[in-house]
Formats: sequence, C-alpha cells, structure tokens
Amino acid sequence: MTTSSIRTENLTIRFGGHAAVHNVSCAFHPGELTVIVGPNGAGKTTWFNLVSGQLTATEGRIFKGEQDISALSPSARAKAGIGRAFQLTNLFPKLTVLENVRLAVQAKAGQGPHIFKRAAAMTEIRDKAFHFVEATRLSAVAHLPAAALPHGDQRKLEVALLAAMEPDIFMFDEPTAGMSVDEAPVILELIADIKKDRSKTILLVEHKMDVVRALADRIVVLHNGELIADGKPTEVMALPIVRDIYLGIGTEEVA
Ligand SMILES: Nc1ncnc2c1ncn2[C@@H]1O[C@H](COP(=O)(O)OP(=O)(O)OP(=O)(O)O)[C@@H](O)[C@H]1O
Repeated sequence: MTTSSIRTENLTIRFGGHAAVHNVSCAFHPGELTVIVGPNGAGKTTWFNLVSGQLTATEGRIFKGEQDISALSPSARAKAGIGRAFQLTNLFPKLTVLENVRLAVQAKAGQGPHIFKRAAAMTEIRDKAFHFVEATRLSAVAHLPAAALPHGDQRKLEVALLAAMEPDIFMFDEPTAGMSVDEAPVILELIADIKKDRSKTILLVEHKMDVVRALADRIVVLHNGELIADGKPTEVMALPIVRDIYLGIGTEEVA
C-alpha cells in the first residue's frame, strides 16, 4: 500500500456533549475517488470541515502524506495541497471568467502582479488559464464577467478555479446541488476528467445515487458521526446496515 495522501486518525469533534464526528480513522490514496455518504446529520460536512480546516478537532489528528496538518489554518492547508470547492471566495465578480482563472493560476505560481513584466512568465500563465477554461467547458463564456454567468457555469468556474490551484486533494461537497438535470452531467464529467490524473485524490460528499454510481471507486459511510462502512461500491451498498440507513431510501433504489 502506498503512503496515504490524506488520513484522519481517531478524528472527533464535539459540540456540547454531542460528537458530530466520532473516532473517524481512514486513509485515502492518489488515483482514488471516494464518495462519503450517510443520512442527513451523519457528520459528512463536519468531517470535511475538519479536513479542510474550517473546524478544529476536539481529538484526533489529520495527516497530509507524512505531515501532521491538524493545527494548520484553512489557507495553510490549501497551500499544502488540500483544495475544497467552496474555498473559492477569491472570485472577482466583475472580472471575466478568464481573468479570474488567470489570477488563480498566478496565485498558485506565487507571483504578484509585477510578474507581468516578464513576458515568458505572462505567456505561461495565460496559456495555463486558457487550458483550465477549456478543460472546464467555459471557452464560450471566457470573456463574460463572472457575475453574469448562469448558475451552471458558475459551478464550472468553481471547478476551474479549484483545478487552477493544482491541489493534490480535491474535495467536493455535493457539487451538483442546485443544478438542473441538464447542467449536472458536465460537472460530473469535469470530476471524471480530474480523476484521470492518477496523482490526485478526490473526496466527494454526495447524496445522489447516480453520481455515486458514476464516479465512486470507494464508498465511506458515516452514521451518527461514526464510520460504519468503507469499501468497494458494490460491497458497501450491499451491506444490510447501509441498505437500512442509506438516505432512508428503499432497497430498490440502492440496488
Ligand atoms: N457548529 C455546530 N454546532 C453544533 N452542532 C453542529 C455544528 N455543525 C454540525 N453540527 C451537528 O453535527 C451533526 C452532523 O452535521 P453535518 O452537517 O456534518 O451532517 P451531514 O452528514 O453533512 O448532513 P447533511 O447530509 O444534512 O448535510 C448534526 O447533528 C449537526 O446538527
């Protein structure tokens, strides 16, 4: 087994007396897309918040590779390669799609605006920005202000900005939430594209079974804050406890 790219060890957080995440230990590896499922209130988003640093654990530790990142801020974790879709608050609504992506590429390169004095660096950053705009199917709207985009394209832009940061770990929390049935498949395609890069680890919180089926290499099930199942999709979905609790839906829908 290769070294894990991200790992939580006995991770616990209590709000008052209630453990929203309790003793969760699991490790993830490059080239693997894991979907985290569980009923409402199971602790999925809280676990995500602990990994990306929005919340601090009451107990337990988080490792990125060999590095203990438990005490790092969300921005330090982002710099360490943990990318979460909603962290993209660095969106400039009046700038175009391309300009927004270019700024993300530039931020990743660790360069300030003066970099544009260097023509070669400028060209490289512009080319990379074009690449991410194309890869996220945003070429047709590249020159529109970000604020003018329809909802579906804004979600694509989130993926573009996340990809431009070139994280090792991609974290998506219900990436197709609020999208129409026409729009959602594009986001799934984009995630499938990221998955082709076998150096990336993808974590996805998702309720929708079709998304789980389309993308999961592995499913982790949380219930009442605890990890109750972890394995290949067909195996996990066949477990009686998962059939009983999974989103409260019946056997036919799970099958
Ligand atoms: N800041 C907080 N203060 C108190 N309780 C919290 C806080 N954040 C989460 N919780 C509680 O922790 C539990 C887990 O919530 P969480 O949002 O992580 O579940 P979830 O699995 O993501 O659910 P959903 O599928 O509905 O998004 C819930 O009981 C929730 O009320």
